[in-house]
Order: sequence, then structure tokens, then C-alpha cells
Amino acid sequence: MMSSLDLPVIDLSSTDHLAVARAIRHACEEVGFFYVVNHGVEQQLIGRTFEESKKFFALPEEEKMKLLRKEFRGYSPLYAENLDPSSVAGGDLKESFYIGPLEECDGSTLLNQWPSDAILPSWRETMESYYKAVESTGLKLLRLIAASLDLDEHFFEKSGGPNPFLRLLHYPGDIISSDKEIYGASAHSDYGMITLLATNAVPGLQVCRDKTKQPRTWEDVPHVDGAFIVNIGDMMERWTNCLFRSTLHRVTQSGQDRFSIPFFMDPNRDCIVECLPSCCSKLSPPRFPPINMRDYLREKFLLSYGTY
Ligand SMILES: O=C(O)CCC(=O)C(=O)O
Ligand SMILES: [Fe+2]
Repeated sequence: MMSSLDLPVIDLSSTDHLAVARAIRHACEEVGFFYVVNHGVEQQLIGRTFEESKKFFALPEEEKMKLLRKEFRGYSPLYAENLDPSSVAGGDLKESFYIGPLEECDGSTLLNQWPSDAILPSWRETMESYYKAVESTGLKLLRLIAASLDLDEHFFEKSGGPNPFLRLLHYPGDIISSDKEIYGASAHSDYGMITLLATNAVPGLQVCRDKTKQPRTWEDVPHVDGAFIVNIGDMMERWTNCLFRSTLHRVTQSGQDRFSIPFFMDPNRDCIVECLPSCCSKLSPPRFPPINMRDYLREKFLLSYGTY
């Protein structure tokens, strides 16, 4: 039986920062997922970004293939990625488009790819506005998370130097695979610090709160108008020695066109993530060795895409 999750709701307009930080910490410890409302990103901009995303995915395949993913940026066609390489199924039933940092970061030159203005006028401008607006909300959340862990509020910006990636996702509704093992996005956890996800009203997202229990129990995460769904990623789980949970999630096939827009607040590639001193002790030693974000991503991309 499938049940719906009643996730905590964090109101970012509250001026009681301490109470908000506490509520975020509680959500990160209990589920690793929460809704954020009054986040400061205008609904109109979110709506426009979904519209532009739809326009891109509606282009002929040959047009989209001109922007095929390079250096983690650009178009990734249907079935290219398999988020759960342990499953016997092939790739996930989704297509996507990645947009990396807008300003020089990580020593990389600006490698983003854009559809031409002649084909999709104002597309780039919309994506850049959305990127900046969500990044600003993401930074606010990282400061609150740092405060909730009694760290300097800029801890994650200083040590993680965020290197966020925006990803447009399209799960086509008209391709129904009879293979029950094929998912829009197969079971995975996100790789970075936090993810801010915008969804349309089409259902599909599910979480598994206890990844150690078999068989797995999956619960629906309903769309909430105007809210971002925020979840903890693997790097935050490693920093906090599993105090914060990088929760397993997936997207099922719904038979309807589904669009979503995750914004991954990843640490920069040179960042070394190791257990925070306040999260380990003699009795509770670090569960993971220190890891470099670049090495972690390489391993994940090799497994899910077969290339890095
Ligand atoms: O589309 C969704 O709702 C979730 C996507 C997701 O989990 C991801 O891209 O990491
Ligand atoms: Fe995810």
C-alpha cells in the first residue's frame, strides 16, 4: 500500500531565525525532505521557467541533440541515465537539460550550452533569472542549516563554495513502458548538499525513509502549489555523519507528461567533505572517509551514465 507523506513545512518569511533553523534541523534528521514556502522566488518566474522548459523539450530530437551534454552541461536524451545502476532495468524514462554556474567557478570556463535565440527567444534569460533567484534561496537555506548545526552561518559557502546545477526534467507521458522496473527516475539519493525542487502538479515523486529495510516502503510526496521540495544530499549526510539523512527517492511513471526542475546545491569540485567535529566522538566515529566532490561525482556519473 502506498501512503502520502506529511512533510514538514518551513516558512522562510519568518523572522524567528532560530525557530526556523531548529525546524529545518528536525526535518533533516527525521526525513531529509521538507517543503519550503515564502521562499522569495516569484511564482511568475517559476511559471515562465516551466513554460520555457516545455518549449525546449518540444523541439525536434535533432535540434536537442545539437546541445548534447558536454562537461556536465546540455541535453541528456531518454534512457541516457540510470540512477539506480543496481537494478536490472535500462535507463530512466526521462530527458533532461543541465545548466551549470553562470559565473566562473571552480576554475572552469563558462561551458553552458544554450538553444539559439532564433529558436527559443528569451530562453537563456529566463533560465539565468531562475538560476539566480533559486541560488539565493539555496544560500539562505545553507546558512540556516549551518546555524542549526552551531556552525558559522557561512560554513557551507566557505568550505563548499557552492557550484549549483539547474536541471530541467521531462518525463514523457505518452511512452508507457510495460516493464514495471522502468522508472522516470530510479531509486537514488542526491549527491550534493541540498536540492531545491520545483514540480508541476503531476504526481510521481516518492521517498523511502528507511533504505536498510527490505522490502522497501515507498511514500508519495505530493506537489504543493508555490512550495519547493527541499532534500538533503549525500555530502550533507557525510558532513553530519548521518545525523542528516540523504533520503532515497524515485519518480514513478504516471502516464502523464511530467516536468520538474531540481536545483542541486553541490559543493565545488575541489571541496573535501569530512565529518564535522561536532558530529563524531569516540563512541560515534566517522562513518565515511573524507571525500573530494570531484571523485564522488566521477564515481556516480560513471555508474549512472557510463561516462564522466
Ligand atoms: O522529478 C522529480 O520530482 C525528482 C527528480 C530527482 O530526484 C532528481 O533529479 O534528482
Ligand atoms: Fe533526486
